[in-house]
Amino acid sequence: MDGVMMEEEDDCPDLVPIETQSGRPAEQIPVTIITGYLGAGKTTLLNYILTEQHNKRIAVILNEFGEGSALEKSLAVSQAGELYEEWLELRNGCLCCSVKDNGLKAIENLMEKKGKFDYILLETTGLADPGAVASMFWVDAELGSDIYLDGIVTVIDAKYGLQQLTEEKADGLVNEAARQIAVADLTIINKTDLVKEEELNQVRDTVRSINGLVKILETQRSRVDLSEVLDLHSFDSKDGANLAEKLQLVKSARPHLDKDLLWEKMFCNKEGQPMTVIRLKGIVSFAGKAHQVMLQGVHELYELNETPQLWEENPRINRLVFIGRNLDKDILCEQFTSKVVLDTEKNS
Ligand SMILES: Nc1nc2c(ncn2[C@@H]2O[C@H](COP(=O)(O)OP(=O)(O)OP(=O)(O)O)[C@@H](O)[C@H]2O)c(=O)[nH]1
Ligand SMILES: [Zn+2]
Repeated sequence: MDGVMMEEEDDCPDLVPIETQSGRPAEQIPVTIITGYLGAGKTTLLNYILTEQHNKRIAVILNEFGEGSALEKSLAVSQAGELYEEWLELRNGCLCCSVKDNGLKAIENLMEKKGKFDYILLETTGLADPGAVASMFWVDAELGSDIYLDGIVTVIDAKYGLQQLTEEKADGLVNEAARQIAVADLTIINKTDLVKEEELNQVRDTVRSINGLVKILETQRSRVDLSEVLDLHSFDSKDGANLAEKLQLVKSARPHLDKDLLWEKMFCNKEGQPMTVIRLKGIVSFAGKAHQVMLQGVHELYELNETPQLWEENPRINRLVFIGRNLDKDILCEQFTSKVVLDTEKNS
């Protein structure tokens, strides 16, 4: 699924170059994407930022599916005094295209109407894939833009976050909550007032296991030190090249079959339907290990256990049995083999 999406994004037409005299924008405006699952505290964070002393002219963009929560949203944000909002509506169809087109246009429109801003905050919907939203700032260098992506901030609910992160989605759907953590530069674990230390530790550990690089803050009412959220320069080169690298990194930081297959359900059969593994068993060989290793999987969970059985003279053949929906043996075989080679190279 990931791969397919990325390709489609490259094909998106109609990006409008922003006119500049020098060909290079004089001053670029940072955009911070604020994402996080439904009700995590994104709007609370927005309001907090807007009401804190920041000496910036901040524009707020809300990325909405146009499902009628508009009133609620504008009420939620309008306490913040001077406010510029522009709606980013995503209609059905190609999500990435509409984000890319509407997104940049929305920002251009906004600046035409209201003049320049110093900073833009973009709140995505709770179900958004921030990678797709972020990619709208991933414009070709020569296209130029006076906007650059400063960072992706993911707010997670300390009480419900764990459940959201581990929730199994209906056939073929990606767990959005986990994806939001995977692409984050900063994760804010919010609503710490609602949990005990132990629960909080679990959430923190889970976040860390999904994204080993992300900075983690813990808050109540999304109260953060603004210097920890704004001007992160997460993609330092302003031409977007580093964003491209990062999005790649997010993909390759989980090169394991386990997540792509069991968790992200990224693999599709020849008809394009996502594969779902319900049960998985097998005997696998690990380079340098004398013993056979048994693989056991149930839905998204799996374990690898060394058996007492030695390979000895037996040919080291990996045998895997998959039970599930839309499984395609050839594609699984190919994926498995490619990952195995990769890992062997890495280990040697
Ligand atoms: N107990 C508690 N409640 C909080 C905290 N932060 C936010 N809330 C409440 O959580 C609810 C949702 O907060 P929002 O900021 O609207 O969440 P959101 O992520 O913008 O929600 P959506 O845009 O609908 O996805 C509100 O009722 C907030 O008042 C906190 O730290 N503790
Ligand atoms: Zn909100």
